[in-house]
Amino acid sequence: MGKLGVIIVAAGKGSRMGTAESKQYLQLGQKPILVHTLQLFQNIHEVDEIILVVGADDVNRCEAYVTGYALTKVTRVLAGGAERQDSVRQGLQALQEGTEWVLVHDGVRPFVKIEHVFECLAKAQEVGSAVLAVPVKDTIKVVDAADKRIQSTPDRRSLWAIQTPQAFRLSLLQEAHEAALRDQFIGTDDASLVERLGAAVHVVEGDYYNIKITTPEDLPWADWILHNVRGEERS
Ligand SMILES: Nc1ccn([C@@H]2O[C@H](COP(=O)(O)OP(=O)(O)OP(=O)(O)O)[C@@H](O)[C@H]2O)c(=O)n1
Ligand SMILES: C[C@](O)(CO)[C@H](O)COP(=O)(O)O
Repeated sequence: MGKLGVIIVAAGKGSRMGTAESKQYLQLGQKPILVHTLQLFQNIHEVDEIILVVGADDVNRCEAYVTGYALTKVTRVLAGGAERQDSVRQGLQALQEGTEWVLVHDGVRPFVKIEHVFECLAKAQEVGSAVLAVPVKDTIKVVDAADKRIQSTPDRRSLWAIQTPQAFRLSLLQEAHEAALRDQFIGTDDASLVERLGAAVHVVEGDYYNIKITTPEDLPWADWILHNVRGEERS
């Protein structure tokens, strides 16, 4: 099997969190959220390389994390772009020669279960692309943006909340990003770029602990998961 690269995207501003410090740098237990995520993939033997994509002003700080936490698999710390998609594209361009498979993961998802990472990668190696996801628990409705009138109620049985990592054959994801750039298409995840090529993307069921830390309400939940599910000592 060709090399496995991981792109960790952490170049966002965290505006929904509303903190002066971008959310990926907020302390979770003894260290920043982003460091938890980086260490998770550092400790996966099969990972050959990690590309870290951060805000331009945070490159030096994150290079210090790489040294300080001995994140030896992080080969590049790059400045991201205006959109998440731009940041991923920066990461794709940095992957080493011989990389065949790539995982794209949000830097603010520190709790993904290792087994689920492997299951997602295995599915991608079977069908080309795969993403972690969980069945939605709420009823989801399509609502008119102007008057908030409900337009439709999709069958919940077909709805999944999509997570990361998202796993792809590198050549396919590169093709998808090139097409999106050419067409000026912006998607909220990488799978949507691959889907628009007409390529198959499959979900792999993860768990509800793989939260994307986004708003202030997520912080106590993250602290609880850290200390009651992922087993790290309380700070
Ligand atoms: N231009 C961007 C935007 C987002 N991200 C990263 O993509 C992940 C998921 O994005 P999100 O949770 O939306 O983070 P932010 O964009 O920072 O949050 P907000 O939308 O509240 O500003 C995060 O790790 C974020 O840092 C990125 O690398 N580059
Ligand atoms: C990629 C993602 O985490 C899948 O749910 C999500 O689309 C990221 O969205 P965000 O607005 O960039 O957080």
